[in-house]
Amino acid sequence: MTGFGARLVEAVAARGNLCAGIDPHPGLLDAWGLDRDPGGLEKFALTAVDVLAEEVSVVKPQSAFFEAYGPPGVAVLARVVEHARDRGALVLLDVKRGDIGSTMAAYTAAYLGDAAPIRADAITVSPYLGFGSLAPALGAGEGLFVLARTSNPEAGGLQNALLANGKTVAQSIVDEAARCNAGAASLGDVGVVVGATIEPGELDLTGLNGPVLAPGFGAQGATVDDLRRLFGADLPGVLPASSRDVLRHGPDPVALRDAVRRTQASLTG
Ligand SMILES: O=c1ccn([C@@H]2O[C@H](COP(=O)(O)O)[C@@H](O)[C@H]2O)c(=O)[nH]1
Repeated sequence: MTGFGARLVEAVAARGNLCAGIDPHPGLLDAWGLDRDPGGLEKFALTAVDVLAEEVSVVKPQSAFFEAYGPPGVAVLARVVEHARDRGALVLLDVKRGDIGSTMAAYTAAYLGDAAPIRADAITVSPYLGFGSLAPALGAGEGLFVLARTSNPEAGGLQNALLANGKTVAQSIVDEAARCNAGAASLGDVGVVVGATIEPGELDLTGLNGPVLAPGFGAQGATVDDLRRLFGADLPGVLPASSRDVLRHGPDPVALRDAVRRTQASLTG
């Protein structure tokens, strides 16, 4: 099977680089006139995915908002992931998993590969048990987005801390990801998460040869200009991610479609 990086390059060429988040915040369910229960969750998420998964290259369901409803919520998540893939989008499941090697193998079996019960194309992972603990998920052609420099204001103290080798924690994660992607023909399978809200110059991404998920665009305040300042004019390999700023235009599918198209256009304009 073609690796995730190559599939992503193809998808972005066809549909652009916006990553649309499916984040069923309780407040958004209220705004859409839906109940805060598994039925409301399902209506919200399937309406969103029906529209967004036909427009963008990557959709990113936020697992936490589904897990919050217990097993019925996880069942909805499984349907959302399948539905999105059927509509031609790649699914990046935002689950931020990471554990000792043997447990990481179980997370990999849960979400990646054809036998996975919730089969995503890529997942977000946390490297804070050591980058090497992610080994069970590496090398199988599946997509991983490793948290490097996240968009939240609390992150800088830890992620910009200097290691004994003089690099920041975040830079060393980027460099480990780059090692995994070395020699990949188009784009490697191992991406990093770098918030669109961080300061330009904090990280050197030039050797990554992999995708960059850039959340923080939209509701968290980062703009297209911020994205360009951080990642360069053409945003090569960068997936700006927006959830609330698009979803607030629902539940009308036409308004939702217009909003996602406007956001896509803003990235190329
Ligand atoms: O550094 C990170 C990593 C992940 N996220 C996730 O992205 C979305 C952002 O939602 P918005 O509504 O566009 O703010 C959410 O699921 C986060 O968990 C992030 O924001 N920052």
